[in-house]
Amino acid sequence: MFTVACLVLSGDIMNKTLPSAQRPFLQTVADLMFSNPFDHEVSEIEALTGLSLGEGSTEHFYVLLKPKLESVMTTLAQQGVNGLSDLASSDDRHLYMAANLFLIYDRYIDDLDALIAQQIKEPERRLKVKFSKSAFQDLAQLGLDNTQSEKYFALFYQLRRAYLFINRELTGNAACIKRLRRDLWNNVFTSDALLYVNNLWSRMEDFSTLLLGETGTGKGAAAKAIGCSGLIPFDVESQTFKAKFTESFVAINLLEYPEGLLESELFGHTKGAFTGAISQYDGLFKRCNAHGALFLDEIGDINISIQIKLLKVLQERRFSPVGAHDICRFSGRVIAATNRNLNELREAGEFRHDFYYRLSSDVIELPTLRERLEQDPKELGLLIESLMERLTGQPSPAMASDVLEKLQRSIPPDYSWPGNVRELEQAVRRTVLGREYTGEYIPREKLPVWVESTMAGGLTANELLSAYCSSLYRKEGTYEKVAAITGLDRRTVKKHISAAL
Ligand SMILES: Nc1ncnc2c1ncn2[C@@H]1O[C@H](COP(=O)(O)OP(=O)(O)OP(=O)(O)O)[C@@H](O)[C@H]1O
Repeated sequence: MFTVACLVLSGDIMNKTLPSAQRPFLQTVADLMFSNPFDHEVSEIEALTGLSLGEGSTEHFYVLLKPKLESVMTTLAQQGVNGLSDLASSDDRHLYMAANLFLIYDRYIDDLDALIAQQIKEPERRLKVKFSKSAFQDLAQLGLDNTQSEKYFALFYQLRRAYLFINRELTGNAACIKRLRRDLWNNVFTSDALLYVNNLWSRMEDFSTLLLGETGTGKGAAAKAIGCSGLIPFDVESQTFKAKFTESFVAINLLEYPEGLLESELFGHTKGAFTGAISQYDGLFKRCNAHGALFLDEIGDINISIQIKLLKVLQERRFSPVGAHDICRFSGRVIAATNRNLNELREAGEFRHDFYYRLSSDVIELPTLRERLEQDPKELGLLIESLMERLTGQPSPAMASDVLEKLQRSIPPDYSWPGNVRELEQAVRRTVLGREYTGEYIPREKLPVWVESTMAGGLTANELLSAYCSSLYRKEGTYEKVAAITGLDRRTVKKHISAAL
């Protein structure tokens, strides 16, 4: 339950009760206010509330509830209920508070969106939140003290960021992608938002997350959505949030660093710690702020000694820069991702069990594009629309349907999209440039094209390797097998295959 029970102000007269006719609706609002917005279909809300939004509506359910809620609040005010202190029972105060928080949040949604957009435009600027004064007045009028107002104002900002980032970064309508958005929301707020609000919101650091899935399925996008959605406290005096969410997400592709450099990239080093360490260097753990998340991509590719060091940070929250005796604390969250099979790596002794368990407070699997298209064939068109919007900076439905039509003509109907959404992005770009995209799958009759180019001397060595590795990858299905056949190491194989997408 809310902390409203402690809001009883001495000397106040608390003699009112909520009319029983309004209670069921207010209970529904309270339940929805703290539920996962990606968990509800509009039809379900309509059934719960008896309200109607109209067929096919994609509006957020807030829109549906708002007019009725406003009218209920006006009726209550006419009956003398104007704040929490007017109500006698803690149950009534809980319902009244949830309803009002709902309306106050809704009142500032446009301001919050503008603030978020401005921060994205000016990632390094600490922005003054001009509407905070009026929001704090609303919260005080409801009956919240300063500490509680600060808490709920920070929560509003967090709710809105999470909603926008999860919605924007991971578009799609297939059941598996809806489930993904729901899982990501729960990852930020837990499945019990009241528990989160009352107990957990400043203790999420121990909830590390493992994102699994094929290349290009959106693991990086999902990690960014989580990282940008952490709780950031508000400073009333300066009217600013205490950190910028644009600096709350720090990512590293562990494959990009040779072993020797990786440790210092992660933990930093002191001047003179090793030959070439000409000055002190702050590693990523130090640069990631306490309200954010560090994203460790390709976690399945690091050696045991780095696994042990990372395990120590996860367990003890402490680390030392290379060459230093000082102990630094890390207070952010850790998100890790891989497209490798960690169970196989664990069985082979290449990935430590204790590290795996410490990393996986939450494990989220990203669906492949194949799975998405199987579940909902309209998904391709929807994704192309969203990718076109990203490309052009505005909704471009006509261009998107043109691209869809061309792609449907050029790729086989059962094409498996081995590079997932990243490959689709490239396919869209290529089609926009007026070139045909036939997919990574090369039909038999087209096979000689690159073979011919090779014979004619039309390919560079890198292009040849990319084409060869890609064709092996299609046949063998894993980077490891391609590496074994070509004698290249896995990183090089992956680099060549990615270059071909
Ligand atoms: N559901 C989605 N909706 C919109 N864009 C998406 C979606 N999934 C992935 N993308 C886009 O596809 C591209 C590749 O995604 P991302 O880099 O997150 O994949 P990944 O799984 O981390 O790949 P890798 O394992 O190769 O690092 C990004 O530009 C991302 O924004």
